[in-house]
Amino acid sequence: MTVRGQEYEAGGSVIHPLNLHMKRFVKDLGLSTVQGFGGLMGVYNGETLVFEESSWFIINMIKLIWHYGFQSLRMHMWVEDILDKFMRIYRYQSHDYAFSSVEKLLHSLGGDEFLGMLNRTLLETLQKAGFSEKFLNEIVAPVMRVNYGQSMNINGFVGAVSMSCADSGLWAVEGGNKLVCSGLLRASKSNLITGSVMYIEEKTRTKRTGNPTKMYEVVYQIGSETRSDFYDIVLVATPLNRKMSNITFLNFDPPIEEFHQYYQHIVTTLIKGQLNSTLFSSRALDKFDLSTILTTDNSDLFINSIGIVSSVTENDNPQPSTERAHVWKIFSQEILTKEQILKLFLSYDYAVKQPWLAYPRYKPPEKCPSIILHDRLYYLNGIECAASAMEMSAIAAHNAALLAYHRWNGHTDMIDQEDLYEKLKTEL
Ligand SMILES: Cc1cc2nc3c(=O)[nH]c(=O)nc-3n(C[C@H](O)[C@H](O)[C@H](O)COP(=O)(O)OP(=O)(O)OC[C@H]3O[C@@H](n4cnc5c(N)ncnc54)[C@H](O)[C@@H]3O)c2cc1C
Ligand SMILES: CC(C)=CCC/C(C)=C/CC/C(C)=C/CSC[C@H](N)C(=O)O
Repeated sequence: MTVRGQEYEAGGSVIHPLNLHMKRFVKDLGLSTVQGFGGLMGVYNGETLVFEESSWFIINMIKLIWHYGFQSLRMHMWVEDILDKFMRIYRYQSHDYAFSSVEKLLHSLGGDEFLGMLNRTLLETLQKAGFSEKFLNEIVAPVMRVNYGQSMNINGFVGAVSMSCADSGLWAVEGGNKLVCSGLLRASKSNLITGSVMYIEEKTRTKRTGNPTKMYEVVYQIGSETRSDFYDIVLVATPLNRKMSNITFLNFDPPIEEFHQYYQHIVTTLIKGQLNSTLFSSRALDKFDLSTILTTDNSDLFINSIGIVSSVTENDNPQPSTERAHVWKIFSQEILTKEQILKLFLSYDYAVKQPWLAYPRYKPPEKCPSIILHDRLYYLNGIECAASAMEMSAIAAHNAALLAYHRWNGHTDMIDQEDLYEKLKTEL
């Protein structure tokens, strides 16, 4: 989003240090990175700040233990254990193995435990693991609200992905994360047609060899013009949802299933102004040093979170400006009214909004959409039902490319292999 000549990430903004596809893309494309903003975070429950970070590591630890015992350490270990298993995907993909469904992919990483996480809420999963109500309400729920705009009733897997954002070392691409997409497109030497796909139809075409062949006709619109092209293989890389991509599949036998995944409505608002810190704390304005405020589920506030942001070119932490006016990024369920903005800010220069149908509305048990929609027609965004993140889309894309290649060439031994982890361990 460009505001007053400066670009800010209004959508996908942070990347985990163990997101190896994104790391490799940035390295191969020669892009630079910026480190995640390291300001102080507080949690507001509608009345008071129930937790506030300290800039001193040791004080932070003492505060966490004082409030929550060793739960935050246990949470760190829980996420680490899941990430450890999740990382197996890079090994499988580097050996060119592919999966024909999101469930099979997850099962190959974490077995029944991962499938169980997909089918249970985060709340159930963490309650079963013995986390306290206080820790869940004051730490976990606010993290789910800032990241996925939802409660702890999301599935356990996306909950773990979301909790991994509490790890240190989050980063972003200098100049904007979109540089990865434009860079990869350029490097692949693809022919990019900037049209909007309207429908896809299976048709029989006679190729130069004289053989009638089944192909896909992709019909798209560029401005007011409608054009079409024929393809052997088609990969759909956008959520199939009438409100988002509106692609119709014509004359397929059997017909392509309809997807009814709801996407969560979220609004990003960027506001440059002076925060009304008294809304959150009775502390004097010049003593208020939080740069991110998360909210609990019962805070009854009209925002999910608010935090200071830097532009995509600022390589350092935002400088405290003399007039104390920062650019703040707010996530809310609805578009903020002027009254609400004036409640949050003592004064402001501008407020720019970007509404999204952001990520699936998670409602376990999750049945993920198929990856193989038809013979040679693949769907990538079903992976978002497990968890939506840039790296998840990169994993889905790599998997779909491998899957299409192996199915085209009849390499059935490279698809849905059981016990891959053990198999590859002994191969070394
Ligand atoms: C507010 C917000 C914050 C987020 N923060 C993070 C974060 O910090 N870190 C992170 O990893 N992830 C984050 N995400 C999630 C991340 O943005 C998504 O997981 C990721 O963008 C999914 O990528 P994708 O390429 O699969 O789909 P998309 O990014 O949805 O891309 C689909 C593309 O298809 C195009 N398209 C749609 N219909 C058609 C059509 N008919 N014809 C042609 N093209 C079409 C769309 O215009 C779009 O460009 C965030 C998302 C939101 C909304
Ligand atoms: C896929 C794995 C293992 C990790 C990815 C972790 C990650 C970076 C998830 C992103 C979650 C998400 C949708 C965040 C949205 S808000 C991000 C940020 N706090 C902001 O203010 O923009």
